[in-house]
Amino acid sequence: QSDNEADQDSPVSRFQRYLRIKTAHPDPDYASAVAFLKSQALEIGLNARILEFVPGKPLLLVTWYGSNPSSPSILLNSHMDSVPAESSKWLHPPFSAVRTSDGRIFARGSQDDKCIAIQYLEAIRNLRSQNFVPARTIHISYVPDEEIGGFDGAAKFVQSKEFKELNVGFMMDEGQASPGDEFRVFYADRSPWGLIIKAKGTPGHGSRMYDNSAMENLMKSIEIMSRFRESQFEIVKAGEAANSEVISVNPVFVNAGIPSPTGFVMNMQPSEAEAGFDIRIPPTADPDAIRRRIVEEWAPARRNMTFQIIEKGPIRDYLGGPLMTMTNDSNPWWSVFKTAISEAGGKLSRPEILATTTDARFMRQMKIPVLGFSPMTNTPILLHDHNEFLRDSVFLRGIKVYESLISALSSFQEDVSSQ
Ligand SMILES: CSCC[C@H](NC=O)C(=O)O
Ligand SMILES: [Zn+2]
Ligand SMILES: [Zn+2]
Repeated sequence: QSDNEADQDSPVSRFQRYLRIKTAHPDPDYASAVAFLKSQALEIGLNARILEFVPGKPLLLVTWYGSNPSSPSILLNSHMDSVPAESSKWLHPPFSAVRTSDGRIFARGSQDDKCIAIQYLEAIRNLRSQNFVPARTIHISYVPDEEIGGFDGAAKFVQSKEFKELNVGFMMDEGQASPGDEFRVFYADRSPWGLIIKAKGTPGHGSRMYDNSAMENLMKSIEIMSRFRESQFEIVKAGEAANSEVISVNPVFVNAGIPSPTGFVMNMQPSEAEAGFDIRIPPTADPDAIRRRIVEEWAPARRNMTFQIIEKGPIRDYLGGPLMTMTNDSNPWWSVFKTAISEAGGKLSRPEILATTTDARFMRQMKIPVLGFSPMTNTPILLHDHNEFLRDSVFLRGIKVYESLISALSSFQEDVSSQ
């Protein structure tokens, strides 16, 4: 049951092999990841090709052709990259993929999101060995750079002619672990903005009291933004909304002062100061209202402030609608998804907005319905955390869930091309 069978060829050992590839930023080993996944795909009998929109950032596209190749296809997405890990703070080295005697597999990426990468392949391996024949074509995309925004990965992919040719009707992407025994599913992400506010002001001796110093101007903004943050957080604390349903505004850097060889000059008030914020906007919020708030309250010119919004991807679809996938009868894929989960013996909790951001936003921008889903129940949420792990039993059950999903989605006959 434990780790000494690591050399055996099994779904878990293949998962471990993938986990051992060092795909953490800032230097993810995409070449090894692509080589491994491609060899798996070929061994199963699938098609595999490598696309490279940006040199050094390959994307692997795996295809299982359906008997009905003109129907819109199913796309299963997984990013190959991982966030870094502080080795010294882990119980087991983050790229060892050690399996403990209780079945926990420790690795950076075990939840985010190398599990689904292998589960897609293992589910297809099993369906093929049962002689299942899909009607719709199924693609798996293994993309680079999700953790740093996806701009050289999924963003370029959706704009490509290769993507158009896939004729994707429905897509699945990563979700998040569920501590309880219901599976979680996500119909939207929050859209990320980076906001940098800059204050200018009157410089002067550190002992002087006067109005309109750069630090004073910046600190006023920070106070006002903290109050806004508090107001959003109170809604969450009162239980009126989930974390992912409000606008988060979190300070991530401040930069001011006049450097000296020993630190900062202490008796000079600087003429410039700036701060950076991570802002996440749920699809229900109005980005123009936030923009107005920034102009009028957070970085007003009257307080000698300027600002820069770094928009990290789309915030509306190409028709101007919110980036979300319907989870009601208007979306026929939703009922196929729901049924397939229950046929696999799973319970589903109420669809949620994801608090973080994934590549799904680029496909939702093209109006492709996307559900975020990672089949991990009874699992603590450890993405980006120390000691990220997944239980072998949870991993293996996930393969069964994808068998149910892939067979249902690929067999779904209704013509949805007019939707
Ligand atoms: C600028 S998009 C960044 C994407 C990243 N995704 C996962 O953590 C995130 O910060 O949510
Ligand atoms: Zn992820
Ligand atoms: Zn992540």
